[in-house]
Amino acid sequence: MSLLVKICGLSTRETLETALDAGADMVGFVFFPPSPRHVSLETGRDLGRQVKGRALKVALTVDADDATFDNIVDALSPDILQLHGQESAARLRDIKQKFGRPVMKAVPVATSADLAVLPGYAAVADRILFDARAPKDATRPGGLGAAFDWHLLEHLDLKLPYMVSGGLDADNVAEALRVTGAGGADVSSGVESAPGVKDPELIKAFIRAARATQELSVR
Ligand SMILES: O=C(O)c1ccccc1N[C@@H]1O[C@H](COP(=O)(O)O)[C@@H](O)[C@H]1O
Repeated sequence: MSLLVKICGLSTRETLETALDAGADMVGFVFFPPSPRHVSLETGRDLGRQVKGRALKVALTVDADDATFDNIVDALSPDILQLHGQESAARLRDIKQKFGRPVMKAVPVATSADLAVLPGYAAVADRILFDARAPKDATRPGGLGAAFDWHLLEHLDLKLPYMVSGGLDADNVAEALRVTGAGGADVSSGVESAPGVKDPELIKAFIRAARATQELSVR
């Protein structure tokens, strides 16, 4: 399967267009008010319309309730729900059943003990997204530009597609993909000039760098 590149935290028409033009497979929209990338339902609806099937639309939420999902599904019509909070496997099952969308569960990683949750999620999630565990006092559980030790995933045996994220940028994405064996890479801070401000040149450079790893592996 070909490598998936996700650009997350898009909030303007211009930077969304850059990501789509540059060939992003997934574009992510953050529905989490404490985040500098949070988009309103109205903006999500507008950006969602702009995608027009050129990439998969991902709605990022953190421990959202059913009413919030109802509103997001109505506004964005996401292809994937990214669950970036402490949602249990039972809650994943419930969300899938109620909203009929594939779910990508973010798993925070700091030590090998963090991987113990995988068997529970593997039975219900459609995809896993490994991200750096946020510090206890962080205002959000991700999007902090921090990486984790990718070697923790080196011998992973997961019968589910997975992506890597956390502190990625154009300079380190190739190494992150090589070490983790992930089928995709997800970035937010690494393509920004300031928190929440996406930089078109950094978006293009990230997608180019990730795609270059794909060319290497088919040779
Ligand atoms: O981007 C955010 O603000 C955010 C808020 C809450 C949960 C997750 C968030 N972002 C996701 O975190 C990872 C890593 O981001 P970064 O590249 O290190 O900035 C990525 O999946 C973002 O989509």
